[in-house]
Amino acid sequence: MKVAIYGQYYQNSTEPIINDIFVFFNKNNVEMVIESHFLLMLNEKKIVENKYKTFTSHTELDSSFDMLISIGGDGTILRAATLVRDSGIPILGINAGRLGFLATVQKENIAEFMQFVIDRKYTISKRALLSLTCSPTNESIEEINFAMNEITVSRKDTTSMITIDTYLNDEFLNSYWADGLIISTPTGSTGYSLSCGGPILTPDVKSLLITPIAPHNLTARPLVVPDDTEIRLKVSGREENYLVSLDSRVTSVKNESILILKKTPFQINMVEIPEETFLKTLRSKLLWGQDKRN
Ligand SMILES: NC(=O)c1ccc[n+]([C@@H]2O[C@H](COP(=O)([O-])OP(=O)(O)OC[C@H]3O[C@@H](n4cnc5c(N)ncnc54)[C@H](O)[C@@H]3O)[C@@H](O)[C@H]2O)c1
Ligand SMILES: Nc1ncnc2c1ncn2[C@@H]1O[C@H](COP(=O)(O)OP(=O)(O)OP(=O)(O)O)[C@@H](O)[C@H]1O
Repeated sequence: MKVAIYGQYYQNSTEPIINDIFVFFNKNNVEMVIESHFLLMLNEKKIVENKYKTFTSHTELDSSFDMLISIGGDGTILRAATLVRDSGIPILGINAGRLGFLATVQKENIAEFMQFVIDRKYTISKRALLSLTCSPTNESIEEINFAMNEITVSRKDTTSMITIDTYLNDEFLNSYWADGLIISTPTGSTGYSLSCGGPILTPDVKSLLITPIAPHNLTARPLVVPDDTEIRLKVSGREENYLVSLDSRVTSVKNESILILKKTPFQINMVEIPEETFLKTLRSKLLWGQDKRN
């Protein structure tokens, strides 16, 4: 078995996690290839020897890899997705961060979960992604043109609201007057969209979510649409530019540009370990069932 290992940060709390993973994988003859910046951090702290192979970009992650292990929080998983791209390599998240909603393995029971990995006792949860076409073209979007959580348009350099003309499959939907608009995948439904009053979708639901950010209109509500819908946006406002984000990546776009959002032809494969299902994560991470009255 061959796995890629990726992380963005090193803190003292990382050491036991790394130790557990490396001891377990070495004992079980799993080949580890480590992202070069992450290995440098681990070398500097003398946590890991320099004997491992490294990778630096998505081009080096080929079909010989069985899995990518992301050590960090949700932000790290979103970056890990930009490394695996359309390769189909499944991602398993080990939560070294804070909420870690997408990172299903908790640091307390790494060895137990890694045993599921080498016994291949896991399932794959396929995550739909969104891509963006911008006219005129925006080069910073071209390089990594997909979002696993959401694509958001929002106001920039102003407190003034923006107007977002929105069309679904060429039919006019609404002109949102708001701080912004979130187009979310089912995976992203527990992220930014949730904070703006959007519903939670289970990851396998074939839908997209359109959630306005602070609309100045009491009747504007989050809308669920089929995931084969082509969504077209045109933004206008007092400033010349507005912000577009794809997950954690942000760029500036000129007013009146045309944005077309569509589901990508490929998906991201997330590893689901027995017992760590989406429904269990809802209860444990969003604290459902904590109300002791029932
Ligand atoms: N007000 C908000 O809730 C808000 C605002 C901006 C961005 N976000 C989210 O943050 C993401 C980018 O992450 P970052 O690390 O760069 O920002 P960050 O460091 O501000 O982290 C945002 C928080 O959102 C959580 N999160 C991210 N994706 C999630 C998901 N699919 N389900 C549940 N929680 C999730 C993370 O655990 C983290 O606690 C965006 O894709 C967006 O979903 C949320
Ligand atoms: N490899 C790591 N080792 C130790 N701590 C980490 C590691 N990766 C992330 N962290 C801690 O978690 C924080 C958040 O990490 P990250 O950016 O991956 O997630 P996030 O998007 O903020 O989501 P979450 O709330 O799930 O942590 C970091 O600022 C850091 O403190």
